[in-house]
Amino acid sequence: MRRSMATVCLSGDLRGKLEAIAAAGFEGFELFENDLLSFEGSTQEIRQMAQDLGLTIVTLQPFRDFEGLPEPQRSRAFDRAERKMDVMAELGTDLFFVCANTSPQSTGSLERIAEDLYELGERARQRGFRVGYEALAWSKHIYDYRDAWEVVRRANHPAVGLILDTFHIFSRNLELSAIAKIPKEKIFLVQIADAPLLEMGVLPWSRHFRSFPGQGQLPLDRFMQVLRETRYDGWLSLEVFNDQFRTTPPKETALDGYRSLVYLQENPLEKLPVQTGGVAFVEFAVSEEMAPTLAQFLGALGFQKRGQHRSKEVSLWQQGQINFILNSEPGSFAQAYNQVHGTSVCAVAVLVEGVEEVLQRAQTYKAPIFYGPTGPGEHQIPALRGLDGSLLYLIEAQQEMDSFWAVDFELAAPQPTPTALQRIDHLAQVMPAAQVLSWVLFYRTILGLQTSNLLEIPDPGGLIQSQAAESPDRSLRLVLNASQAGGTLAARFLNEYYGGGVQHIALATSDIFGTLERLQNNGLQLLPIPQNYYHDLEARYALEPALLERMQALNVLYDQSPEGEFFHAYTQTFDDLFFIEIVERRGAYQGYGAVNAPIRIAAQTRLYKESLRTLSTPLRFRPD
Ligand SMILES: O=C(O)c1ccc(O)c(O)c1
Ligand SMILES: [Mg+2]
Repeated sequence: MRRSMATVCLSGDLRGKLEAIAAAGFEGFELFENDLLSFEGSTQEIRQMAQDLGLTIVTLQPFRDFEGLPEPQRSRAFDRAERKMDVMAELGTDLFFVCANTSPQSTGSLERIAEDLYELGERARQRGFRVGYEALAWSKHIYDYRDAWEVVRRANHPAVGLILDTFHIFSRNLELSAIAKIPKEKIFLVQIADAPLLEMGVLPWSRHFRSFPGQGQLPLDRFMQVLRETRYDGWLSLEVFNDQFRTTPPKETALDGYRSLVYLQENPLEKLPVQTGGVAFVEFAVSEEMAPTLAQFLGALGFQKRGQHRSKEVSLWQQGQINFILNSEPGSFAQAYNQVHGTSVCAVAVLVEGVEEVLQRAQTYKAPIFYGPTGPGEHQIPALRGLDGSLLYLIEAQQEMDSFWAVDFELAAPQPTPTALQRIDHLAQVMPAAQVLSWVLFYRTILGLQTSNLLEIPDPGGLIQSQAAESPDRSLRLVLNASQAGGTLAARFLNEYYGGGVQHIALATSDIFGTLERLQNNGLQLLPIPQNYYHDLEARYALEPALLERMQALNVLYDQSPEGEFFHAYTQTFDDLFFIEIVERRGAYQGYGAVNAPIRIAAQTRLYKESLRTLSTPLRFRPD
């Protein structure tokens, strides 16, 4: 099947769209009527542009409100069609795209509609064209592809065929099995769109929220399976109306579209999730001046310096299975990152089974791969470059970590202090709202992560959208946060950080109270939680008074699910850039305490405003 994209998917002007479509690797495009009408040049120029870019004009679309009309509208519709075919001839495209009538004046008589399509087909045939007929989910009568197929079947004309569009099929929850019985030469075009499951009218859902395959929740694999049964081998064309895509550069969106089609066409068996073993390490980009303060912060959190890099200004900090790297090496990627973002996470390393295969997947998906400079004998760790410019290192999962570190680091013997924090529970990433779908595709296609439903979290300055991306065994958990409002904590992070990145790291313990007591004695400052929160908890859950008291004393937040309980607390923000969460999961609780996010965000906002009022340094970590 050849890959195509409708120009409506992209932002910008027609030339920019076509260049982006060609650069991403598509062979054809659907020319959307608006892009033709708003183009300054002639149809001949469009034809030339397509030819120069090596693109086929799959169709000019859509032709609306054509079939089943009474006279005199019927004759006028045929006149309009003739003029449209003149334009098609100039463009050099041969598929006349009719979407089913939405006009209240149209009849639902299949016989009448079939007659109109027959006549149009005959006129098209005389010019060497074909007519494709698409059911729209909101058409007056023909909103089910099976009815559209019935009409095409009755028209019984070689130049009249069917157009299938996955959005219209799934948004109406239609049975797919009838597709398998349609002769492949009667399917003239297949349009592909995914979408999140939303409860709203099909028209606004389609016009604003469609997405590329892998970014939504429609069972497109099932569609592809029945489509394969027909042996259809024509165009597979992305047709996505999405508000976010209208704000992102067309080249990036087109590339995402290309990736999503490759993903869709991949054999489902090859889509088997990558086996991950969680986060191997998190690397901080820190300036030489800030490195001692960050080291103190980590010390207060119970981390020990385990190693010093043999050739670089890089140190290794450990606790339990958690590894943090502090990188202040001059001239390094980390330093460049630090200069833009301040003290920040510049890289995350994940353990995967089969690094080579993941790199191959990355290549298939045209994801940039990065190899940093290394000294003699040091590890060469391949990395993927994330959309925010940070790195995602890939490390083979079956790895003895101490010998792994010993290659690059001078290791000290671990000191026998009680371990407070055991492993990385999850990382929370903030990103511009327009980038969320891109990240979802990145994690789904390359790492095989699964994404959860979108949650909306109230922030004092607006709404934050939050979504989890997890490996099937949950060894790797990420939380993706975005804000469209300018005044939210997430938006402020984007501003101060100059872009997206890891905003917090959640570390797991099996004894949150003992741990927090110990860390507070180390000088760690926790995010203060208001008393009202605990009054409300008391009313909601029948918690032991002693437990509530302890939670309040240590600023611990709480959530409960049928599977278990979640206790969590936050450090104050480091340099106003990121913070650490300390979590204890009891039972099989799988969430992230999202109900408490508004409390946390309000507390952080309060502290931030206080620091502005008192003009105190924004540095929130001050060990005594
Ligand atoms: O939203 C629309 O009008 C529209 C137009 C053409 C299509 O192919 C389609 O699926 C929807
Ligand atoms: Mg369509």
